[in-house]
Amino acid sequence: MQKNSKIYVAGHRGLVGSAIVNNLKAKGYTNVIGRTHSELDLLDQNAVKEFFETEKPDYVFLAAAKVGGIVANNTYRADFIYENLQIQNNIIHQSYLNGVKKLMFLGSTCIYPKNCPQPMKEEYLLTSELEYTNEPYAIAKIAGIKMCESYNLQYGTNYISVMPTNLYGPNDNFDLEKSHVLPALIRKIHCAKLLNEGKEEEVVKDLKAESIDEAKEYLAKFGVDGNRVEIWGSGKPMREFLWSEDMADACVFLMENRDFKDTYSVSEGANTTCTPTEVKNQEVRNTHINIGTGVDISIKELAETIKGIVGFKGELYFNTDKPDGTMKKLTDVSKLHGLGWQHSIGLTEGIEKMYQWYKEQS
Ligand SMILES: NC(=O)C1=CN([C@@H]2O[C@H](COP(=O)(O)OP(=O)(O)OC[C@H]3O[C@@H](n4cnc5c(N)ncnc54)[C@H](OP(=O)(O)O)[C@@H]3O)[C@@H](O)[C@H]2O)C=CC1
Ligand SMILES: C[C@H]1O[C@H](OP(=O)(O)OP(=O)(O)OC[C@H]2O[C@@H](n3cnc4c(=O)[nH]c(N)nc43)[C@H](O)[C@@H]2O)[C@@H](O)[C@@H](O)C1=O
Repeated sequence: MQKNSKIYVAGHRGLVGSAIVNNLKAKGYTNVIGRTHSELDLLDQNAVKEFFETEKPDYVFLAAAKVGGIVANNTYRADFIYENLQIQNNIIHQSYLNGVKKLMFLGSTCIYPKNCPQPMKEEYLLTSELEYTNEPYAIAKIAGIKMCESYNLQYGTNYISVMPTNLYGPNDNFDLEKSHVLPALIRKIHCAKLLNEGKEEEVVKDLKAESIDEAKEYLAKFGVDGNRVEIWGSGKPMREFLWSEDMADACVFLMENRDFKDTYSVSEGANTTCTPTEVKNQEVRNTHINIGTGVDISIKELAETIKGIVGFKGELYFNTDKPDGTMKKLTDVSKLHGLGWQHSIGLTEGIEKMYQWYKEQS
C-alpha cells in the first residue's frame, strides 16, 4: 500500500474499523475513506455498486458486519446470517468488478468447531460441527473465507482473511442485551458500583433513563443492583481477549506484508506455496490467519478482574439459565507470531484503559 493509496474501511466507526482508521493515519496513510451506515447501507447491492464505481478504492478493509454477543447471536439468527452474507457478498464482488488491488476480510474464531483441539490452528476449519448459539454467524464468516479464496483462484484477486479472537476497546458495543461479555460486564459492574454509592444521577445519565426508577428496573432485568451483579452462564468458559488497537495494528501489518499466495498451503504434503494460476487441480487450504494473544481466562476470573478494576464491593453471581457457548476457543497464533507480529496490550492493562475511556464518555 502506498501512503496515498485510496483505502476504504467498511465499518469505519465500529470497534475494529475505527481502530484501523486510527492505525492507518498514524502510519502516514493519507487517503482513508469510510461511509456511515446511514450514508451507505451495505445491504443495498445497487448502492454498494455505485459507491465502488464512483470511489474506485485501491484497498479495502471489510470490518463492517452484524456483530453481537452470545445471546444476540442466538436470538437474531436470521439477521446474523442474512446481513453478514449480504454485506460481504456486496463488498467482495464489487471489489472484484472494480479492480481493488487487495481486500482484507474479517472473520471470527467462532468458525472453528465447538470441540476443537486447543489451541485452534487454521487447519482445524470445517473438521467438525460448530457451536450452535452462533452457527448462523459462523457459517456466514466461513462463506466469506471461501468467497475470498474462490475469487483469488478463479479471478487471480488478492483477498486475505483474518480470524480474530474476542476483541474489546474504545467504541465497543455496551448494550447489555446485544454486546459481548467484556463491555457488558464493565457497564453492569460500573452501574452496580454507582448504585451502591448512592450516585443515582450518574446511573440515570449512563443509561439515558427518564428516572432512577426506570434505570433500576432496566438494570434489574440484567440482574444488577447496588449489591449484586449477574454473570451469564457458569463462569467456567475460557475466553481470549485482544485489545482493539492491537487488532488494528495486526490488520494493517498483514495488509502490508501478506498476499493470498503467501497464506495458503496446497494439497497434503505440498511443501511450497504457488500462485493462484499455478494452483489448478490442487486442494487449497488454510487461506486465513488467526489474530489473538494466545492467552485465555475464565469468565469468572474476567468478572473478578473487572470487579477489582471498577472497585465494586458487592457480590457476583452466576445465572446458569444463560448459555455458556463454546467452553474454550484459544487461538493458535504461531502463524502470526512467525511473521513477527505480537500483541502489546495485556488484559488487565486493556480493561483499565477501556474503563477509563468508558468513564470519559459519560
Ligand atoms: N467484536 C469482536 O469481539 C469481534 C469482531 N469480529 C469481526 O470484526 C469485524 C468488526 O467487528 P466490530 O468492530 O466488533 O463490530 P461493530 O459492530 O463495532 O462495527 C461494525 C460496523 O459495521 C457497520 N455496519 C453494520 N451493518 C451495516 C450495514 N448494513 N451498512 C453499513 N454499515 C454497517 C456498523 O455501523 P452501525 O453500527 O451504524 O450499524 C459498524 O460501524 C466484524 O467482521 C466482526 O465479525 C471478529 C471477532 C471478534
Ligand atoms: C467474538 C465471539 O463472540 C460471541 O461468542 P462468545 O465469545 O461466546 O460471546 P460473549 O462475549 O457474548 O460471551 C462469552 C461468554 O461470557 C458469558 N457472559 C457472562 N456474562 C455475560 C454478559 O453479561 N454478557 C455477555 N454477552 N456474555 C456474558 C457468556 O455466557 C459466554 O459464556 C459470538 O458472537 C461469536 O460468534 C464470536 O465471534
